[in-house]
Amino acid sequence: MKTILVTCAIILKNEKVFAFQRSEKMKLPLKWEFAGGKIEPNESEIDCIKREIKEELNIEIHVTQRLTPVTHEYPDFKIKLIPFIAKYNSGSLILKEHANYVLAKKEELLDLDWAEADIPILKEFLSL
Ligand SMILES: Nc1nc2c([nH]c(=O)n2[C@H]2C[C@H](O)[C@@H](COP(=O)(O)OP(=O)(O)OP(=O)(O)O)O2)c(=O)[nH]1
Repeated sequence: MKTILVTCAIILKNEKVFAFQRSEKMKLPLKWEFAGGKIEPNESEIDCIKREIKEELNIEIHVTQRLTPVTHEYPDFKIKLIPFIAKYNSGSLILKEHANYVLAKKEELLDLDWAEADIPILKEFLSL
């Protein structure tokens, strides 16, 4: 099965963390995730995450750290999810694709129903 390369960002604002709920119409409907998306041909990981965040959320971020990528096989596709920690920089948040979002305390994040591939990423983040 072909592996899709996807970046995602753990975006921090004043010690809190943004999480986003996928819409009913997307794959993995209503699961929670860190916003991001597929890397385009000839695009760097960092360019990808900045572009996706601008497109999906209308905000600019400052990337500070790359965490450990996670390869995960869902029943019908396989992804390599490349996580970054980032700080909210500017812009007002507009949800262009997601159903909902929270700006949560770190310890509240585990209560959400996450996409499976995000679980190891969340655990690494919480252990930092
Ligand atoms: N953006 C993002 N995608 C994630 C995460 N966790 C996870 O399993 N995924 C999956 C869901 C999607 O199938 C794929 C990301 O692609 P995308 O966000 O550009 O995809 P999409 O919903 O437009 O999907 P598609 O219908 O075009 O395939 O990776 C995550 O934290 N962030």
